[in-house]
Amino acid sequence: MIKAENLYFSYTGAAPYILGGVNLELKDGEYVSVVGDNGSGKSTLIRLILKLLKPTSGRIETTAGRIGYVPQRSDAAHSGFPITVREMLDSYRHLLKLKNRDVIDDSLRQVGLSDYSGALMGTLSGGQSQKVMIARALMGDPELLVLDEPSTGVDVHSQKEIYSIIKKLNKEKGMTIVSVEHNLVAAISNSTLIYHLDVGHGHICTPAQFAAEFTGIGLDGREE
Ligand SMILES: Nc1ncnc2c1ncn2[C@@H]1O[C@H](COP(=O)(O)OP(=O)(O)OP(=O)(O)O)[C@@H](O)[C@H]1O
Repeated sequence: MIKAENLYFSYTGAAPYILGGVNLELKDGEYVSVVGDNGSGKSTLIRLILKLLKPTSGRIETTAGRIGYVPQRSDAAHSGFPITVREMLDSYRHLLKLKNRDVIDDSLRQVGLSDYSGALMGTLSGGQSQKVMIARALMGDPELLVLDEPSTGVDVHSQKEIYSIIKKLNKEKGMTIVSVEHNLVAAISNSTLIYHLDVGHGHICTPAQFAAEFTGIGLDGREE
């Protein structure tokens, strides 16, 4: 469960607040897309969930003990640095203090990249490198997987594969997913719930409710 109570946050510690009184309760097992305009505080909210930031006031808590994080994709990350997929994942395995080397092959299998462990990170396509970042996040066997714009910089075919991987983790493993989304079609078609951030507050809605809100066409098909 993720629970926020009267959560306020600003990077300066004073008004104006980016998040101004967020109340939120998310049950385990949901796939929640966090949507909102540029600068509305989506990435800030997930950094608070990950405890990379502290609330200015109020509370945010998660009951998940193991959390995986897939940050926003950056082309610069591995371009000039000759490291293979396996070496990159192995260094992360050391960081997590995981003794079992099988976690590397297991996680690559889950994202469909078993044949790429010897490939140099810099030679991968946007979609492949995003899948490797998902594999990396899976190595710690997370109960909660947090992703920041998983389809940005990824071609349409790989986007479909990435959403299918995320949905499978959610449905088959019961993994809770919180994903910042710019891709509203992906949010509507893949997630079980949508958290819509708007001027410091947000509200939870179903994908159907969000689609109706977003298009101005009601669930009964009538324009509102
Ligand atoms: N480290 C930081 N220090 C100061 N201000 C920041 C920092 N990170 C973000 N901000 C500001 O906080 C506000 C919210 O940023 P945030 O990245 O959370 O929004 P977002 O909804 O994820 O935006 P986008 O859709 O553009 O990625 C923006 O005005 C941004 O400039």
